[in-house]
Amino acid sequence: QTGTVAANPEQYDQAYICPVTIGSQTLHLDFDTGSSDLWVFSNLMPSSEVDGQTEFNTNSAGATKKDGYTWSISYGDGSGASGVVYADTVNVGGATATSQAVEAATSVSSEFTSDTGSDGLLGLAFSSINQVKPTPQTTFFDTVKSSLEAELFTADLQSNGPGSYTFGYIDSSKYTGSITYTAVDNSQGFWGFTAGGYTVGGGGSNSTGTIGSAIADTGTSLMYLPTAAVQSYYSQVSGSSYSSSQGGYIFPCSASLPSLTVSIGGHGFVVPGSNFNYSPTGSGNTCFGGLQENTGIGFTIFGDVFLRAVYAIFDETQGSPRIGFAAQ
Ligand SMILES: N#Cc1c(N)n[nH]c1N1CCCC1
Repeated sequence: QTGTVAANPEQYDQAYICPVTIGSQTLHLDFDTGSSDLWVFSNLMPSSEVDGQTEFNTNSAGATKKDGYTWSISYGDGSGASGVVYADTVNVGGATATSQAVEAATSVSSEFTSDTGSDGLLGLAFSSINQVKPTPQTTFFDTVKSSLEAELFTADLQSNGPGSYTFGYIDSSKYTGSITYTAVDNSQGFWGFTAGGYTVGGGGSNSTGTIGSAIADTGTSLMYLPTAAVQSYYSQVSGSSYSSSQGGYIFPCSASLPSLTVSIGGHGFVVPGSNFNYSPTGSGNTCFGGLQENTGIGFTIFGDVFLRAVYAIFDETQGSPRIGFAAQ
């Protein structure tokens, strides 16, 4: 089988939300290659924590409670959720898991309550970091992958308009040139890979170092690189500065932003300058940068700012996982 689903950006491309059918309900979930739990708003939650989101009905005929199973997850941004576990049919654009662990929230943090466009998350990292106790559950991809035409999924994220995820096949209309594959280190449960040198702007190679280990994370809005690369980038953005009050680099919204070329698997991938204007700060006609330092996170994250510039293939067809990137 295969699946194809639209990936709809929230405001400022903050996250990408996809329709998922669970039993007879359709919920809109944040597809996240940086985490491994499929969790949903549910009828078990206090109404004070729900602001218009669709609630998974745990009393529906097709939902089977997994007695004694619970989950609790917290994300790097301080948000979190917890609850109990059901099994139900989950259909993503035609790819169907007949018995998928659906983690029904009994409580969510305020960040999720106020994210009115999202009814929950669909994790696409590795099942080794699923947070269900006493037994971790498989991700949707792990549940269905043996039934897919090919054991892979792809992400085509767009700015300000629908992109798509596919399951089981590569859509050759989504990219130009060839796909460059590189090995994945999933020892931390993420789609980890090694990135090489970088060049700021179209000029000569002013890559002053290599980026090193990184993860591909659709659930992170921005791109977080080592300090040296970030300082090198903003040294070429006139009027830019680090704002402790905003918590990152900002610049005049009128600034001209250079591109950033990153070498992966020996191929240079160009992120256009426009990708690095994330959002207005709300003060002084300054804008918040889509590229920020990875200090404090502990690893380098190629989030949506980077992923919008490529077609990404999350591939387990070779036995060992690999990730592919192509220009789009
Ligand atoms: N922080 C964080 C984070 C991440 N690195 N990947 N996905 C994340 N979230 C998904 C929903 C909230 C945060």
